[in-house]
Amino acid sequence: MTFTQHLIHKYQHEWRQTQQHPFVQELGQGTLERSKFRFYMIQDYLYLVDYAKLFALGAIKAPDVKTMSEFSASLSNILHEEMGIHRSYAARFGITKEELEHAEPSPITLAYSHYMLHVAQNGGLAELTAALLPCMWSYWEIGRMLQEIPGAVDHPDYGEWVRAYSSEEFGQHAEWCITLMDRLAVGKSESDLARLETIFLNTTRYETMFWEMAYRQQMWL
Ligand SMILES: Cc1ncc(C[n+]2csc(CCO)c2C)c(N)n1
Repeated sequence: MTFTQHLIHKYQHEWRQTQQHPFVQELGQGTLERSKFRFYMIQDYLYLVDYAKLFALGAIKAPDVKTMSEFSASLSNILHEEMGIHRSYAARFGITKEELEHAEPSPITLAYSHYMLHVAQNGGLAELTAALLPCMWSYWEIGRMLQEIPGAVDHPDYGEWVRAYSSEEFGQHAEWCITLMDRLAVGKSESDLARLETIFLNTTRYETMFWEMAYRQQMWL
């Protein structure tokens, strides 16, 4: 069993929660309230700004030029492709540029993105990769799951989102991250692996908390 297979097996309960959350299910069914998706888009944009910095730190920590250029390409992809989805949704949902630029992150958004940045700044490349893996991997799982729901890819509001995260191109990104994690785990001590597991568990939990926060449109209690 590879290290990443071990991770989703060990934390299968938490892993499934990311995919079974009502926000995700209703997004796929096309029944999600627009105001919930609007809230999500704004918070996700703020999250992505910090998330992108993780890839810049990955380029710094990369052990070779090939890995460095992969992190650099991903950084560019997030800034231009992934945030492009947000900008297109912003236009469609009446979110102005000013609203996006001046929006306040919720405590969950702050906690999640700052936790990842903390891990990335204080650990090595394996820790950084463990922190970002649930984000990449769970979205790919969700994209592929929702793609199977009749009408989901053609939904006027949410179809673009489903198409983006179920695409072949995005799948390659997610697989790159999974393979990198497995490669970096080789030869690690038991205690190092245990630390990587904990980081993966924490950011997997944060993924579900992020859906929950958006579902409740919760800035605060
Ligand atoms: C809370 C939250 N978690 C994960 C993603 C997905 N995501 C963000 S950046 C990226 C990599 C793109 O190359 C992916 C898959 C998101 N948007 N928001």
